[in-house]
Amino acid sequence: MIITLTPNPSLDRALHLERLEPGEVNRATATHLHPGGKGINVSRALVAHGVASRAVLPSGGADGAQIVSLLAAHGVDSRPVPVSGDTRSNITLSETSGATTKINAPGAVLTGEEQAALLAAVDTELRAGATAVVAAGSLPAGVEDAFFTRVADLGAAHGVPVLLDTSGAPLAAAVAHGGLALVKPNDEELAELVGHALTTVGDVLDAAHEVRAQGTDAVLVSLGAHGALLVTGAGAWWAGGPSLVPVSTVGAGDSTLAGYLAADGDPADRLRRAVAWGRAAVLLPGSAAPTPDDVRPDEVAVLADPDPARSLEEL
Ligand SMILES: Nc1ncnc2c1ncn2[C@@H]1O[C@H](COP(=O)(O)OP(=O)(O)O)[C@@H](O)[C@H]1O
Ligand SMILES: O=P(O)(O)OC[C@H]1O[C@](O)(COP(=O)(O)O)[C@@H](O)[C@@H]1O
Repeated sequence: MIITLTPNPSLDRALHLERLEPGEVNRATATHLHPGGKGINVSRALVAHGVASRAVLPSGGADGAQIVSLLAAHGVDSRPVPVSGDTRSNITLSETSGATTKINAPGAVLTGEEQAALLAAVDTELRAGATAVVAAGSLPAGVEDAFFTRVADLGAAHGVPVLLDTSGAPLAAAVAHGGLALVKPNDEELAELVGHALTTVGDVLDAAHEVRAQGTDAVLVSLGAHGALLVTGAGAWWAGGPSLVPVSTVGAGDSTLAGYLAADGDPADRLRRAVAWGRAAVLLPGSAAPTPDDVRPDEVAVLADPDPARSLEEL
C-alpha cells in the first residue's frame, strides 16, 4: 500500500475556454471538478492503474467533504483528518491553444494539533505496513517549513521510503535534512533550490548531484514539454516523446511520480513509465488521472547518460 500525504488538498475546478481574455467576461465551454492536491493526484493515478494507495489529508468544510466523497467515487481510499478551517478550491483555466493558467488558493490554516494528527495518521499507516510514503504539495499557513522533514523521519523510523514533491522553502528544508528516497522538482523548482538558472542538461545533472550529496537517493526532474531526467546513484537518464498539444497540464507532475512508483523495472524503465503517465495526464481535462488505456510507453524514448552540453530546450 502506497500512502500519500497532502497537507494542502484542493477541490480542483477547471474551466475550458477557447481563449482567455484577461479583464473581460469569459464564457467557459466545459467545466471539470476533481479531488486534487499533489498527493491525492498521485493516489488517484495509482488506483486507476490497480496499484493500492490511500490518501491522508486534512479535510474541513464543504469542499473538504466533497474531496473525500469524490475520492470514494473514484475508488480511492482516504484517511481524512478533520480540521477546523475550510479546505481550499483551486482554479484552472485551460485554453484550446494548450495554455493552462492556474490560480491556487492559500488553503486552510492547520493548527499544531491538526498537524500532529496528520503525522499520527501517517504513522498509523506505516505501522499497518505501508510500503512507501509520498508527501506532496504546498504547506498551508501555520505549518513550518520543516514539516516534511518530520515525514522523512517517520519513514526512516519504519524503514519505509519517503518520496517528496514540493517546492520553495519546504523543499529546501527537506533536502538539507536528507533521508528521502526521491524528490521530484520540475526544472524551475530545482533552479530555485540551487539558486541559479538551469539551461543545459549538465546544469540539471549538477543540481541533482548537489541534492543527492545532501542525503536524497534519487532526483526525478520533470521538464514539462521536454520530458524528464532521472539521476540516481547508478547513473542518469533522460526520457521524452513527440510534441503534443496539452489539454490541461494540471496533475502532470503528479501522474509522472505515480508512474515512477508503479513501475518496478530498472531506472530507465521506471523513467519511461513516469514520462508516459505525465504525457497521458496532459491530454486529459482538468486534473483527471490517466488510466492504462491513456498511457503510451512505446511513444517515449529513453537515453542513458544524456549529453551534458545539450540545452534543455533542445530535448
Ligand atoms: N507541454 C507538454 N508536452 C508534453 N508533455 C508534457 C507537457 N507538459 C508536461 N508534460 C509531461 O508531464 C510531465 C510533468 O510535467 P511538468 O510540467 O514538468 O511537472 P509539474 O506539473 O510538476 O510542473 C513532463 O515530464 C512531461 O512528461
Ligand atoms: O499544493 P500546491 O503547490 O498549491 O498545488 C496544488 C495543485 O497542484 C495539483 O496537485 C497539480 O499538480 P501538478 O500540476 O504539479 O501535478 C493540483 O491538483 C492542485 O490544485
